Amino acid sequence: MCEADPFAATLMYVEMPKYYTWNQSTKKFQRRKQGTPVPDWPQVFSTDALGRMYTVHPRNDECFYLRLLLVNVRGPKSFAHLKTVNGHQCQTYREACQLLGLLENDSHWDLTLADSVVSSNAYQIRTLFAIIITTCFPSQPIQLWNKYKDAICEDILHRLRIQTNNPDIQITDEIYNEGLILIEDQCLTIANKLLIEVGMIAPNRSMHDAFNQELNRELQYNVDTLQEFVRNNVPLLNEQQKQVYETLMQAVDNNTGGLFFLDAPGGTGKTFVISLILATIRSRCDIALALASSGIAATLLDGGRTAHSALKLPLNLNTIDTPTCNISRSSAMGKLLMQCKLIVWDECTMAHKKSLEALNFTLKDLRRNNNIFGGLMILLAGDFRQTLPVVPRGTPADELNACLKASPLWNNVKTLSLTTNMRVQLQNDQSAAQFSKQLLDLGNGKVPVDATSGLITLTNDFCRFVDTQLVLIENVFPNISENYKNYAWLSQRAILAAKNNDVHALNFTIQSKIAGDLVTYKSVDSITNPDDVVNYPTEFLNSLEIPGFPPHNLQLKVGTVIMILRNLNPPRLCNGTRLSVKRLMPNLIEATIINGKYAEDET
Ligand SMILES: Nc1ncnc2c1ncn2[C@@H]1O[C@H](COP(=O)(O)OP(=O)(O)OP(=O)(O)O)[C@@H](O)[C@H]1O
Repeated sequence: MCEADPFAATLMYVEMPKYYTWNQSTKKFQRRKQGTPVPDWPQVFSTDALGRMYTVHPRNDECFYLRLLLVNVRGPKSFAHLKTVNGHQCQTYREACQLLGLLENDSHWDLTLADSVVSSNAYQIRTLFAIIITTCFPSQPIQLWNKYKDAICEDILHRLRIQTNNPDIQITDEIYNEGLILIEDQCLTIANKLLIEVGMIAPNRSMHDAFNQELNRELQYNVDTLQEFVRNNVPLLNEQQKQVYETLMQAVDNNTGGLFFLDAPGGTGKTFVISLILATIRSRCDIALALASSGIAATLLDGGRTAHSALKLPLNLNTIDTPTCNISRSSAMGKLLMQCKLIVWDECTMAHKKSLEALNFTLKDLRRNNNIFGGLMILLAGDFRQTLPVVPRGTPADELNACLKASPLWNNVKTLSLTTNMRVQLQNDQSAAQFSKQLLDLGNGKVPVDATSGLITLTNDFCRFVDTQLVLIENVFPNISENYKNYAWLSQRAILAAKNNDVHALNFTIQSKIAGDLVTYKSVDSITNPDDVVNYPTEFLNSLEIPGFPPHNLQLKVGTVIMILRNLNPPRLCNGTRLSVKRLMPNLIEATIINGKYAEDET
């Protein structure tokens, strides 16, 4: 069929019934004579008929892989054609699936590392290796290490050659060991796991050293740089900020502990003041822990980490009555919390009240002190007008109940406020001032709600309304075909949409304005229980658009803006980090970070 009919050659097997009917007597497909005309294809009509293929159990292996090829390869002309990948005719359908990257196995990770060896430096390869072994679960990580350890340790060898002024030094077991230690440190940061826990060989280091990483990390700041930062920025504080800074620093100096809340709507300099407080404490060689409820908020603070991973909070906070943090007195985090002078928790308004209660219990226990938070000073920051904690399948009442204000701890809070919008003041922009006020009114519930519909009406001057997506794109991304190379320009604009369909349409249109070829990346979706495979065929899994997952068919160009969807390597690569694609390889995407503290870093 695909040989004879050029339109059929553009289709996949399952799409055939949409455009063709099966003629029983001639035993051939023939084009539909009615339906919606297909643009650019005269005499071709489409209907909404659905194609269904028999499911096959993977134990029936070649049949299973043939079916997998039929739902992925367009216009196959013969069985031999289905088995041919990049000009190479495979012996089996399984091999063809393998070469097309449709099966999940270690070869993905092998090829990914092989791509990175060609294009990346040793630090980047090491980070990639740490991410692969902690988040992708390859079955033979040691084999991968043995294959790529020379590339992973290349910078260590280079450093030794320079230090000793001896270009003839060859790679040794000590160098590999140092490489393993560096990878282990990254695994501890990413997933709090030792190498031995992810199926790798353990480096030769004392456990004390491995576990003290967390403590060392909080003490490694450059005191001179921090002192200079404080000297330069304290004079910039406005009156309100100065008062907040002084009150908080006095509380730190008095060492009396307490719970403070910095109530600051967006743009009032909350991050600015917090960074200054953190720097002041750290410049005295004391410990100040910077936490945030989301990875992306953590990237804005120096040394910022997500509260969940740093405090080892349980995942099911909702269902536990009195949760505690999984931190013992002898652990590095335990020691850190005992020595710490201040914990800052940004975007705390998104946190579940029980996470703060868990911290309270844990600190009392660790510090052997029955005062609130074990006598440690806690600074919460955020804005209750923004997103509250998300309670899966919960009602608005559940959300309010999960909110920090519903916790008995809130009775002890001392509130400090910032109200001057510094973005507006610094730019002296009247329209920005008006917009900021309108946003505050909205957040404070001052915009009237229509009693019948329960909706609010935005005033015509709330912002500029446009009629179509195209006009919106033109306004937000003018001349994108040229401007996409300017990272600072890109970092300041984004279009948000509530539905995936709109997001896909917007991405498609914006991407089509950038010159260059599209490269397709397909996900490998499989069922963990093989007995369920017939109930959940691969193409069904591929069709699912699950929140927080990339689409099955990801199409990218060099210059496209992408966003990381999980905390891969915090604080550099978090859920929400935006990057611009720099290079597209078959198994690896090289990109440059465009926002946050690590902007312009390549990854
Ligand atoms: N006193 C100041 N002097 C100079 N610049 C300031 C001052 N306070 C804040 N800024 C600048 O104003 C901008 C907004 O401040 P910042 O990001 O700290 O606000 P924020 O309250 O954290 O906002 P958001 O919640 O939206 O992140 C930043 O660019 C910051 O550097």
